[in-house]
Amino acid sequence: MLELVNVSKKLNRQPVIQSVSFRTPKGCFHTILGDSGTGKTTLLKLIAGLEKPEEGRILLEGRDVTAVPAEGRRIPMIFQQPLLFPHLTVYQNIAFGLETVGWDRGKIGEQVKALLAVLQISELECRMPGTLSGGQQQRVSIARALAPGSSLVLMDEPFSSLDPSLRRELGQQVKTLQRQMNLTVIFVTHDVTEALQLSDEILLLKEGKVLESGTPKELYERPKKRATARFMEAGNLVEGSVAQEVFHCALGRFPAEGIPEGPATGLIPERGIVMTPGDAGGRVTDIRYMGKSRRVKVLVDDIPLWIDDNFHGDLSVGQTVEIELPRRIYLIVS
Ligand SMILES: Nc1ncnc2c1ncn2[C@@H]1O[C@H](COP(=O)(O)OP(=O)(O)OP(=O)(O)O)[C@@H](O)[C@H]1O
Repeated sequence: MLELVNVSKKLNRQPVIQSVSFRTPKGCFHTILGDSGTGKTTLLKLIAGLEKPEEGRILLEGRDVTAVPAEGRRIPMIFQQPLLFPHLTVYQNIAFGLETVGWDRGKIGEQVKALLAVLQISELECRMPGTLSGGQQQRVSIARALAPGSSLVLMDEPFSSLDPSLRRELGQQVKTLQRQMNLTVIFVTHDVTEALQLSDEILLLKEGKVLESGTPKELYERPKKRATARFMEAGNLVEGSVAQEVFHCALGRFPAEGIPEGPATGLIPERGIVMTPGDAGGRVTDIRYMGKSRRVKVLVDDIPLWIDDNFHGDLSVGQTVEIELPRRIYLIVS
């Protein structure tokens, strides 16, 4: 339903978006993930028609809208800070866009009440925005953006000003809403965990270019590039090389069938390593308590390995432990 083909954009004569292509099917929660300043907001503005690309094409439902301005595309966008009219009630804020396009009063009432109910803010209908919490205001902005019934919605870090538990709650609520209404959402974030939890597809952007794209599982467990594995904090990366279908590294030898000869990086998930008390193998150098598990850093032959440890027995920094690595590890060659 949404497609970008080799889209490029310069701002202040600097390339900000460079030949970006992707396709978002209908009903997909598609996240644009990347560091600050990497061009995520610019990409959303290009989709909304708030910026015009120098090169490339933007297609909506197969129609080329590259030259169509924002007013002609009418794609709702939700920003980090809720932008509500301060002098209108919650109801009036949500109804506003519907009145301007000529909906009749009965239909507006039904739509506003339905959205208030879905977002669990029916009791706020008559309140003024200034009397609401940040999370409540953001719920109202989401209701207002969804009101005209667009099947495509753009969201630019919509939860980043909220505290972590509210952020998770609202994220899950938006995800449920997106599924129920079969919305196509283009969601911008720099938060890897948020992207992994909410997305159907992730586009990883780096310095204005697509570094890699795929499902959360693909990018986290089977990244094609080292840079992706690093960004996703996918696990322990161990350098080595492949010779005759065997990967050699400081931690030992691992099968590497079908992998080309030469340098490679092994990816060992933190939860893929078993650690038991013992007097050989590794030395604990750091312990971070995470609640359900703990992250333990162990030096094995001078290689630091992070381990996700569910065994909550006594453990202290400086202690020696035995380490069991998986028999097979995933290898990255680019
Ligand atoms: N109007 C502008 N004029 C000149 N440069 C700009 C303009 N807007 C953004 N930029 C630059 O373009 C680059 C990309 O900015 P953009 O806001 O798209 O990044 P982002 O990934 O959304 O960042 P963040 O996560 O910090 O919001 C940055 O280097 C930024 O300084």
